[in-house]
Amino acid sequence: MSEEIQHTTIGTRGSDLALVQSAAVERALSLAFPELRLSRRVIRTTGDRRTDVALAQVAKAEGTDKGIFTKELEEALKAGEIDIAVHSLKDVPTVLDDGFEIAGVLTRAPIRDVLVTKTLGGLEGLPAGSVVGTSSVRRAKQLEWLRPDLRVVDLRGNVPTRLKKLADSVCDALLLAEAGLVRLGYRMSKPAIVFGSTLNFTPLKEDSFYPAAGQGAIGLEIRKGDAAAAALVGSIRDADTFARVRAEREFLRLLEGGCSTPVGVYTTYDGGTLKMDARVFPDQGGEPKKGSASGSDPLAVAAELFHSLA
Ligand SMILES: NCc1[nH]cc(CCC(=O)O)c1CC(=O)O
Repeated sequence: MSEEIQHTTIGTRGSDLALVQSAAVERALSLAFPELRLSRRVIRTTGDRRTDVALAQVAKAEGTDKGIFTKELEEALKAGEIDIAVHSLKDVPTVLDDGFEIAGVLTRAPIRDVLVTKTLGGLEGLPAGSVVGTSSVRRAKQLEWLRPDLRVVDLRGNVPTRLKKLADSVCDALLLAEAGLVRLGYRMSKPAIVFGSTLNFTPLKEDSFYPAAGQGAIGLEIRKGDAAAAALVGSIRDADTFARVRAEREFLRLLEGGCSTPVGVYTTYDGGTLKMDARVFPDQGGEPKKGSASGSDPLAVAAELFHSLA
């Protein structure tokens, strides 16, 4: 890097979770580059604004085909108002517009989904007819397949908003990402008292309830060709996480799915071999297609898995 003091602006959404994630990126950059001057710019996205319709309908309601949590951040990147956009990677479309790239990811948090309930006993303990809130088609289809006797309802809002809805008995259970809960300070082993209600967390194993592509990963998007930003991101990038999420996102891209496609996927990586397992749920519900592939090249593993399911 050059001798002169560098200044970089980080762009983030304004939710509690987004701000925690942005702080993690800023901390990693400050440790790697003590001289770096950092600022943060909070940007409101379409997904933050449109809470009136179901998440899966927001893009259509806005006349766009993707990126409801990312579009405004990309506009700010393009305008030079920010240099690095911080995203929950699973909210980032698999195909980016020209001029942008995901240059890196931080070390991944746990990838599991978590059932949050007032009752004890996890998923097995939920009585028939219980109402489970989620806005994810993947979670809905997967749950309906595992527990057809439960009722899935669409529930929007950021993590604290949803926890409050459960506390207020708007539903009997929630499905949320462990990554988000942990980053907001919840511990899976410890019930939390939220608005006067005791909430229990039951992580669902990733080989029985399959996570979203990129779940738990913080993605760092820059302007393609911005060498300064690429150098910053490159120095805090986690290579193992990056290999895994490249495979997961490539698989999703090959399926031509967007953020709402009911696809569950999980990868493991031992530094040499990347293994990916997937379940693709039919839109009409029911039994998923199952597949698995492994190899050393993330994109080739994704292609192999895709072709094995075709
Ligand atoms: N679409 C919302 C969203 N985007 C990222 C996370 C959590 C963090 C992550 O999975 O990386 C969440 C909330 C949730 O799914 O519970």
